[in-house]
Amino acid sequence: MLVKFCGLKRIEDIQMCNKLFPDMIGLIFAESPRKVDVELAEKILKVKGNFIKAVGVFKNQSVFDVLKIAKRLGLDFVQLHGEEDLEYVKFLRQEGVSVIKAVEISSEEDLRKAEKYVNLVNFVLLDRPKGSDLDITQIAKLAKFPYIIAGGITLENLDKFLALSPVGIDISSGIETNGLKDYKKMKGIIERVKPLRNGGLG
Ligand SMILES: O=C(O)c1ccccc1NCC(=O)[C@H](O)[C@H](O)COP(=O)(O)O
Repeated sequence: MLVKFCGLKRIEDIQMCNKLFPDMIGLIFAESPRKVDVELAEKILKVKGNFIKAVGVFKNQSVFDVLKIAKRLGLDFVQLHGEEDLEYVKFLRQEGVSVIKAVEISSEEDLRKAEKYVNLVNFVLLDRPKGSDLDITQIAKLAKFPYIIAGGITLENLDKFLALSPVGIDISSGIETNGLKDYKKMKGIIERVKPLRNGGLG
């Protein structure tokens, strides 16, 4: 079980992660209150332990900008949250970039959309539509391919997401208090999934 903490934007967020060993951390380059610029990302990534993989999160941005940022920062993955099509993803893969394709699901039809990326990307991530409080576990459990799950995961509701046996979990708002990453909440998640974690990403 992989653990990804997303939306980190302060040096102290990374220092907390260095103590907790999530498999991946996500820095957001899309429009968001959690957005970081490349200069801040550079500073943040200098502090990150090598055992944690760095993910850059993008949404409908120019593929050339995504590639440039991925190369400059040495990102381990880019995570694409918008309408990036198969050609867009193929281009990045040909350039040697590892890709997580996020697909918002609100119906079974969206699972078919997600499935198209399975053989092309490193991970498919199933998420709930941004701004909704939809419980996507009922739809996700119909998926016949491996996926990372996200979408409002908290320590309180974690069990129903783990019951799906996903490849990983991805959490952002559920590890925040008043909009800032919260060490106690992150630690709670890490301790809860400890028995389910294996070799990680190596
Ligand atoms: O977090 C944002 O504001 C954001 C904006 C644009 C694209 C992606 C964004 N977030 C991605 C994530 O934080 C996670 O991959 C995922 O959606 C889980 O978030 P949460 O439901 O808050 O745990």
